[in-house]
Amino acid sequence: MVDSMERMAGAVYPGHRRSSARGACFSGVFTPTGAAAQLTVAAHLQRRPVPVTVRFSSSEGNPHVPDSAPVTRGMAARFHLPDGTHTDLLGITVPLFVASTPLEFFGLTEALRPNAESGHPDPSRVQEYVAAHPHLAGPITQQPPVPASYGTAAYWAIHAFIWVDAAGGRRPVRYRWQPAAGRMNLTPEEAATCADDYLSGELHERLRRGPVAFTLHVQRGEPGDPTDNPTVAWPAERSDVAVGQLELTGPVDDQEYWSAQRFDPGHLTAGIELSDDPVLAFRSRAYAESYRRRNENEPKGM
Ligand code: HEM
Repeated sequence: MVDSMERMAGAVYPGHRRSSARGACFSGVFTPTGAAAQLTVAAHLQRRPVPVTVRFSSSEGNPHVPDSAPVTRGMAARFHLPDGTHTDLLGITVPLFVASTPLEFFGLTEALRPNAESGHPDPSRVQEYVAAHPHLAGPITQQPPVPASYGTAAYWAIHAFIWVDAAGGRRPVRYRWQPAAGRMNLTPEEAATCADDYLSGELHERLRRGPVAFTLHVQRGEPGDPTDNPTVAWPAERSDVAVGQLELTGPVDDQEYWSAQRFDPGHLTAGIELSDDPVLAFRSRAYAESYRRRNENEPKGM
């Protein structure tokens, strides 16, 4: 899978993540509302604030793709828990994933491999892939916004996770970060005038004026809602609960240390479990392999 992601990026970029290569890290505090305390024993969702480190990124494996490209952005949040452990929550700027199994994702990354002559994916190969997988047409044709700021985008964690309460009760949830500043995007004309790395520069500038906040929402699944398919949304009328507020206050002191870290949707904590989604189960292995490659014998920028 990771070989295929390297092919999709058009090259190996030593020292960089094989997806979401360009990014920057920030720190802040997450304060739970208490609304989740009866639903999960997870430490960061009770009543005590916890420190958080966030890495924002653009999804491409090529770190030189400009921020104005209409690709998804990522928000990888690490909650530092009172017992010294941590748990991660990764989100992107569209609500649905483009594949319902790891094998389907592999097929898509292969179809998106750049053509040796043009340097771009061959549109006919992608069309063939979609024609052979019509159930993926909607997710694949989602248009990711080009946000005005990392702080004006919503980020969906996509998969269902299972919350476990003190009595052992289990319930499926799906997370979404909602920006306190509201969602604001750029038109293609506006994006064309931006610096290649405007997203990181803009957030540094915004943070100099004050904290940048997000509310963490969860959608609660009901019996019959699929928990194993990240390409299918739950009905919009499902209850949506605000479970906490994140306030980012500035960049991390040590960018190099934090960008070398491995954020992983499988880094869970007591009170949160993986659902039966096969894509979610698979991801940790790919992240570990990308981490291994970028940290072993790969000076950055080689
Ligand atoms: C089979 C499906 C997927 C595969 C194989 C995959 C693979 C990867 C890999 C290899 C990385 C780089 C990891 C590293 O070097 O630390 C990565 C990063 C990332 N992925 Fe995925 N991914 C998948 C699905 C998803 C989904 C569904 C989401 C949506 C939440 C997502 C969000 C992210 C984000 C936000 C990052 C950047 C993390 C960071 O900043 O450290 N990925 N992915």
